[in-house]
Amino acid sequence: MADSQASHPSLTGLPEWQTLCAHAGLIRNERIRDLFQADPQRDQRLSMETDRLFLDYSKNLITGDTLEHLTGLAARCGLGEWIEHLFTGEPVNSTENRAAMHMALRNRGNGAMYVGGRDVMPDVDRELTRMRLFVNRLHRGEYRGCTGRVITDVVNVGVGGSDLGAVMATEALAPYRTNAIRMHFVSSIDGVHVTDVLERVNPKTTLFIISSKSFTTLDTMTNARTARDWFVRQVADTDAIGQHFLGVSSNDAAMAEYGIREENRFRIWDWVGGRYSLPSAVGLPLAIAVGMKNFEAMLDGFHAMDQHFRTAPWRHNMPVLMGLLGVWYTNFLGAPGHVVLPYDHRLHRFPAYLQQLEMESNGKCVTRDGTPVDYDTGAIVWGEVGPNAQHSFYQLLHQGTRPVMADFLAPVHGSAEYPEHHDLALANCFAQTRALMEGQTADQARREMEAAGVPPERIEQAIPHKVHPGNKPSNTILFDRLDPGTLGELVALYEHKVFVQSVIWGINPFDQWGVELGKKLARELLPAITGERDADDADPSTRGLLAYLHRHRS
Ligand SMILES: O=P(O)(O)OC[C@H]1O[C@](O)(CO)[C@@H](O)[C@@H]1O
Repeated sequence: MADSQASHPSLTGLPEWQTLCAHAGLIRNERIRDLFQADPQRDQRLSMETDRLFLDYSKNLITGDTLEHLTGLAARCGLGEWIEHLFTGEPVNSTENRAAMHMALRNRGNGAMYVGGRDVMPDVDRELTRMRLFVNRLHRGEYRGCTGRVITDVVNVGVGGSDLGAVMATEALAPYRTNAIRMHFVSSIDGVHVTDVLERVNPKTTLFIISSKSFTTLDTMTNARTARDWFVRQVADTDAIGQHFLGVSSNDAAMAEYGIREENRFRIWDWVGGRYSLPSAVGLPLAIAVGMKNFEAMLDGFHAMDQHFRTAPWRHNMPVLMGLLGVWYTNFLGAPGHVVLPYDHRLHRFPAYLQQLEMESNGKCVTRDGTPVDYDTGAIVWGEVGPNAQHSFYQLLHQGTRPVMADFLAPVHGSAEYPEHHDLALANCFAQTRALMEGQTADQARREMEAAGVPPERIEQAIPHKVHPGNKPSNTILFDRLDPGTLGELVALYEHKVFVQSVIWGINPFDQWGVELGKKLARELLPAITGERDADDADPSTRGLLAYLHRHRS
């Protein structure tokens, strides 16, 4: 693997890159609408299905040539070899000399998966069995609080990858809840988040899961200490900590030191990246909410997408296609933003989840060997539940000056209670992708206003404001329903899409050094915030902020 690492080509100098630049120059002048007219089969040629997902990517500014050039670039960047490095447990996380073997967590095929020459499946299966035993005992009411009362609430304390996936999936799979245990999540260090949650729970019937791969993250450790102190104050019994606190971490010693007893310590491993850890014991809150059967159904979905990614030809490989489309817009059509728009409120935390997955992975400015890149990398990802976003930022998507790539997601079967609502949501979803692509000409706007009886002088005034340029790209991802297997496939789709892009850009998607500097400066600044020392060495703006703070505190 060292060879292919060293040999990442200088991207912008590659003939494949140059071809794409020239091709982009031509295609910029095309209209997606016209491409449909020229090819009546376009929607069929540019759509595909996996076990549970349907992707329509025909509303992109691409032709068959674009895909050929993009796959040519992927081949030149060694995508095939890198996929094998990933799946065979090579240390693809080069700066930390670690594998990124999240696929082992959902390896439902029962085959061996190796990291550093060692089969990790026995470890994975052991933790899964421990989770199953624990969750089942809890659901049967056999695992109880220190006073013998059944558990009514679970509070997950974690942040980033130890929070976002569990929250997102617990919300997404709400209809699959198998029990009445209430779930709560504390992530933000600010003190108000933990306060708001502790106010809602009874310590004698609450379990706390302290979830942190490192078990050193300041945010999580601060909230965990506060939760433990609050708990001890409330129940007046330090021995009860062992009964009410669970841990998920790769740092066993730190869990023990915190007071978590052996049987309540769930393990992950250094080869599980935080933002790839939902299918591990980090998903314990989800498993408690929906039961192990549903949790494992989600793992099945993950596994199906892993298999698809590893084996499907690239022109029929969903993560490869989506990854390459992202590269096309980022590097050749100058679209820095990528918006994610689910038309199902239960996916409302999915954009936040993807923000970490995509931006913490591919927000990098040097290649694996440390060379500064001379091209753009990770997209700026954001999103919101589609129907709500229509009433906030869609204006910019339709008439803003900068192109944005959009992913629309929707289940065929949404709300069981109010299917007519879901029909409206779907009508909006499909209409938005049409509106983005087709736009509205001055003539169309004029005709519409004439038909509505608008006075001619007002029509002329209004026309420039009513023109929609159109030609805005989108993917639409449909699925039968938002069930556990589908969610697993969806998450794995984006994980592998991110990996594909990292290979093209030649960057390591599995580290996150960019988050460290801010943490270090926060540690250094704390005494200046608390007033224990001045911050004479800080920049003038920071000194000004501190001065304001202290003026208003005194
Ligand atoms: O699980 P941990 O070790 O507490 O880390 C939480 C999160 O913090 C980060 O390291 C970023 O600060 C993420 O990568 C990670 O998911």
